[in-house]
Amino acid sequence: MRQPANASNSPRNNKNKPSSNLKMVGSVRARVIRTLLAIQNGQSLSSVLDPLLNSLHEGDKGFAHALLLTTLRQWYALERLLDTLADNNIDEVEVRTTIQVGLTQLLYLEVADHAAIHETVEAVKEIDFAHASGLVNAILRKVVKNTNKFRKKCDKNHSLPNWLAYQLKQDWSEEYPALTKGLRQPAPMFLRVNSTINSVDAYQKSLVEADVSADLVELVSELQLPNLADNETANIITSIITQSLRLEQTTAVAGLPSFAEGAASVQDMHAQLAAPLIHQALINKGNADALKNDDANTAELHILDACAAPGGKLAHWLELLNADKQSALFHVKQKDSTDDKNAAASKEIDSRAIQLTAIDNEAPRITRIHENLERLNLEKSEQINLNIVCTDATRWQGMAQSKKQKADKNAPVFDAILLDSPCTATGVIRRHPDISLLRAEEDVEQTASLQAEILDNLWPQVKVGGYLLYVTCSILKQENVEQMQAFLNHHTNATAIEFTEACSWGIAQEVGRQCLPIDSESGDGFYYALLHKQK
Ligand SMILES: C[S@@+](CC[C@H](N)C(=O)[O-])C[C@H]1O[C@@H](n2cnc3c(N)ncnc32)[C@H](O)[C@@H]1O
Repeated sequence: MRQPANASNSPRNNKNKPSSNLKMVGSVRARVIRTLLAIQNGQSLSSVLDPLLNSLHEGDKGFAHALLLTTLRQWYALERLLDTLADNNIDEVEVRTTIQVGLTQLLYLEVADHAAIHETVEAVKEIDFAHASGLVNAILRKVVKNTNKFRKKCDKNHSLPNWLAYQLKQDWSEEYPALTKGLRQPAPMFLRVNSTINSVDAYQKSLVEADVSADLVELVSELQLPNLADNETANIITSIITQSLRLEQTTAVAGLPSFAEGAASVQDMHAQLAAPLIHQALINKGNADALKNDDANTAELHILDACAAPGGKLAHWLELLNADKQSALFHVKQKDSTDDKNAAASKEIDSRAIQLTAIDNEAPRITRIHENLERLNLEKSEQINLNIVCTDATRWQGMAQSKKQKADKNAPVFDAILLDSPCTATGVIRRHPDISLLRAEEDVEQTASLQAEILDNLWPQVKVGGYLLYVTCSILKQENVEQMQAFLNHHTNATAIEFTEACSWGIAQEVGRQCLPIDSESGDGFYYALLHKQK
């Protein structure tokens, strides 16, 4: 006999895995059920969504999308409800999945009761489980007798696997109720305007002309960066304003003005913090180098985007670098021997090239970096030499470029590293609700070990005075603040840059800041920590 899916475990662990051959035939509901079975069998939503939608008529796509995504968002709450509705255990995953799809229509989508019941009963026959049609019919009829009561019952439950709910309660006891509620809601859609093509204002106007409503969202980051002078203990406070556009309604990118020409990208508002933070740190280092001018390496800046695919943050960083060619970051200053050591007496002589390397270990995702950069017209630039490499960040060593560095093979190479680390992605469950089904408890430990390995390999490659921005889209402390605390304990040449209280995003942690996807208008659950390398 098959085992029922157990709400305390990931379906990935079920001995009874549903059949995986994804047949896109039959009614919309039958196709959605098959897609959900494929996800329970280990396939990601992003790999099955397009095949589902592409198999449907235009008029059915919206309903199929809503039915699939809503069922996934309410998955565990629906499972728990189902267990209270049936007189006996329902063992067959196919039948459970069908009933969950029926419950979604009755409780969360505005589908007429008779249509929801009739079509769902037909669907269970289509997937060759006709023997369960009476059971599906009986359970759904029971629910329509008091839809409000069952919706409330379902809403009362969190919709997460028990291991994840437990961990979130440990990590975020105060925020826990709002967090579990927030994680089962859809996320808003945000745009990043390509600053090399147009201003945010200009693009917002073109959105209005295209009948797309969007609000400007401004995020303030304030950092205490080390002073440019030799006295590393003094700090300067730097504010950075990040601007993004939040669309009133999720819109297909084909409906956005000049999207194909690279005028904007879809990127969560908290994901848009990464590039400005590392860019600002790089400007700080660039300025410090220009003032000191005692290092042959200052003729070029070497920067790394580690774990870069599909290139969202890389593209943003390139946009900032391209828009900022006038900054001190791009200039080398020469000491005039007749002057004293006063840095202000340095005179600008040369433009500084940027060597930007981007690495990722998944070749198909690297292809997506190229596609994204091509659309945004960012693959080639006069002063930025971009090198994209498919490699493993736990082992890869950046190549020394200058003679001085080549002489010393162990010399660190990078002025700044953006490490958008692989993580459990628990902070983006609203956009990828399949994560709740696909992740298992043991993944957290494994992911944290991988993160530590990548950090240990990359940190020695940061130059003294350089920076590493550590980013995850996880909301688990083990991958974030605890990872950073362990890192700082083991690396005495690392200090964490302080984010001041003026930051308008996230929650201050002992190290770094954590965004939580609580507010329905807000961005995803990203974590940020900026590390500075000392002698
Ligand atoms: C959070 S995603 C990066 C998202 C990307 N920075 C962006 O903004 O579009 C993490 C990436 O890490 C990559 N990755 C995972 N393990 C890796 C490893 N050992 N070496 C290099 N890349 C790795 C994955 O392929 C994935 O593309």
